[in-house]
Amino acid sequence: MKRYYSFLPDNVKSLRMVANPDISKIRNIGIMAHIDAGKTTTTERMLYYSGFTRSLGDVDDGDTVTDFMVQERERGITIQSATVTFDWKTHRINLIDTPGHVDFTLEVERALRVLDGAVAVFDASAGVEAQTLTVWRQAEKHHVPCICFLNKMDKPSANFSFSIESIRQKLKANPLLLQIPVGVGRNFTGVIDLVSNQQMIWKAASREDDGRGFETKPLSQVENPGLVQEAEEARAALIEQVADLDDEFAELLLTDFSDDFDAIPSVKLQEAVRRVTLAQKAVPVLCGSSLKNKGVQPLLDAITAYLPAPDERHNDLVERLSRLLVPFADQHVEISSLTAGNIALAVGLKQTVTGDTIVSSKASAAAAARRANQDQELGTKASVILSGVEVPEPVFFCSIEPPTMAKQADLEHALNCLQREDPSLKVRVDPDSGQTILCGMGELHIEILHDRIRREYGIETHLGPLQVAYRETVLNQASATETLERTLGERRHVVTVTLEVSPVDEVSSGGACGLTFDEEAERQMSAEMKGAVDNGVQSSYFQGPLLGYPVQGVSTAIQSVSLEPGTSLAMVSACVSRCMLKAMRQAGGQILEPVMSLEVTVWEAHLSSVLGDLAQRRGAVRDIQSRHDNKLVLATVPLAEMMGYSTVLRTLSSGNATFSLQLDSYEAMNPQHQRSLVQRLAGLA
Ligand SMILES: Nc1nc2c(ncn2[C@@H]2O[C@H](COP(=O)(O)OP(=O)(O)OP(=O)(O)O)[C@@H](O)[C@H]2O)c(=O)[nH]1
Repeated sequence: MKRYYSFLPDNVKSLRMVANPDISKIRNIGIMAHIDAGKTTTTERMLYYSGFTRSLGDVDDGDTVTDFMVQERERGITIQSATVTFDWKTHRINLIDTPGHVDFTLEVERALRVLDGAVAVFDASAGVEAQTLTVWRQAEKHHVPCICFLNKMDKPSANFSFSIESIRQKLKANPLLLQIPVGVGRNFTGVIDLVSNQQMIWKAASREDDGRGFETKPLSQVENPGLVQEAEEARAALIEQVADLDDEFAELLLTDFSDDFDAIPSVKLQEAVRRVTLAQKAVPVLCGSSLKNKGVQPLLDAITAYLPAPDERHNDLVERLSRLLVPFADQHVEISSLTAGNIALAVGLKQTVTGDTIVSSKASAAAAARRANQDQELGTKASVILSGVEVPEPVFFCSIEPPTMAKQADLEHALNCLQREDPSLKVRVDPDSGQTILCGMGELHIEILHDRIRREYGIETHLGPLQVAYRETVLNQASATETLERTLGERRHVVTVTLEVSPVDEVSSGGACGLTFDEEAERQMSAEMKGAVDNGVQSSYFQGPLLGYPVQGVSTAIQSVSLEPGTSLAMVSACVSRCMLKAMRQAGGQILEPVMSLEVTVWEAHLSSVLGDLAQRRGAVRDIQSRHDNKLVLATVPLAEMMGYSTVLRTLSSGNATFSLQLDSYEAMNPQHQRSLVQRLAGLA
């Protein structure tokens, strides 16, 4: 058992420790509730535990921070929304205290528009009351994800299950119980957190105890067997409920943790709860007693864990241009406006990436699109969207690591900025290793990026070995059948899938993969079911069976999908993926490698050594042309053989050759090369 203090030293009270927190760490949160539910008291406790205030403000004494208007202090009610900013652990919370009285709903509506998330505070002895319903509907209208806090658990009339039921019945919301209370009324001492499987107890030593310190211990060490059983059942119900709402979580449970759902790591459960909260499929419910200083710190943790950051909510691309400049000779001249046909530089764009078209408003874009359509009908060609730059597929990739984990966020920021400038750079996270992967056009491209990260962002990164982005396909036709059977809670999931994979003609398909449903299957399946099947197929196209590279040139025909009622869609997707893997393995995997078209300009005297070298690189020379005193060699050569080519060519030609390289096609590797590649990547050679 450890005694845990979630409090910072006194001297940090007014210190904004982080001047400019990263947007992912910001929570713009409203607190909404019925009059007297305890909004102000809860806010005051949050400010106190975060270090913002040094003494506990008490609404009954009229000295709270947020109720600042005189009338509010006198009447003990909240009228104008007050905003306070404080830090909780690594997050910045901007808290907007909204009024609870029906007369002030306009104020609430105004506040809700700028909120990214909300905490609804309820009096646990009263459940959902009329006014909360109005505010709740307003929050729904503005798509604000919420957390519920059942306050006043210390009141003898507090009723946890009644309050939960009223959330379900009156708000028509789907409550997710993340905690169960330990004791009620006078005996309410703390909560069991079902996500982390820990008990938190506030042992008030005296009336003055401010609740900063509390004891945490794992559920396995809790001595009350009845409570332990209740918590275990509640956790199992939570896991099941989340699995029903989140396909990713369900898939994880059914595939990796099917023997013991309880073994699912807390972090996975927490991530899934976050996803369903953000998608507004459910609302996390916590409980406590603000007045008695119990349960407020876990509420703060929940705000940071489950409510969205500002950039997770507003998806419209609205950009502010700070300056417009005309490049004039070697100077930049600032201008206030620009007419059609001119070219200027814009300063201050934050989200726009190379290739985007910016419009003045959605309405003007829609109007322009309508006009363009009319023009097209009249036979004139017009388009509102300027064609973006054509981005070639990256052919190389390598892992990139910051010097320390503390620099990871800085590296992510640098990569985000670089990607906006350079659409040919792609950054992804390897799902297996969690490593950040840079995908680029060539060795030099990646080297330059590495150098820019060091010079412009001051981060010394480590690059893994440069690897070629291979693809996979199948050689033959094959069909397979797969059955998945799992029991999750009371529900039995059983699904059987039969499908067939076949290679498609590379030229006619352009390398794309296809999915069709046999007539019978097509007729029997709902749109949702087809979506789930499609998910399963696409995920196996994403990672091929041989080495996990993307699959191309494969078509899949779904022959039948049969399932027992109640089987989740995630289960269908998981079964289809397994069946795909089986079928593709039977069909025989083929690695496709990027083959580049190469042009080398070289002095005639060095031609033979260049050609000799190309032959060793599995190159195929297509033509040799004369250009004045030079020879131009046109060839195709597998990318894998081109590592370090610039250095070699310089040596071979005494610096008198230049070359250019671009992706020509993906071609099947011969069996011998494929075997050695598979062995090398599997670490066997
Ligand atoms: N027993 C108990 N009383 C509480 C608790 N939290 C708040 N109260 C009391 O409930 C009353 C209302 O609390 P406030 O915090 O002012 O409630 P509010 O929701 O901000 O109300 P308005 O400002 O009027 O909208 C006060 O008398 C508080 O002392 C609690 O956890 N337990």
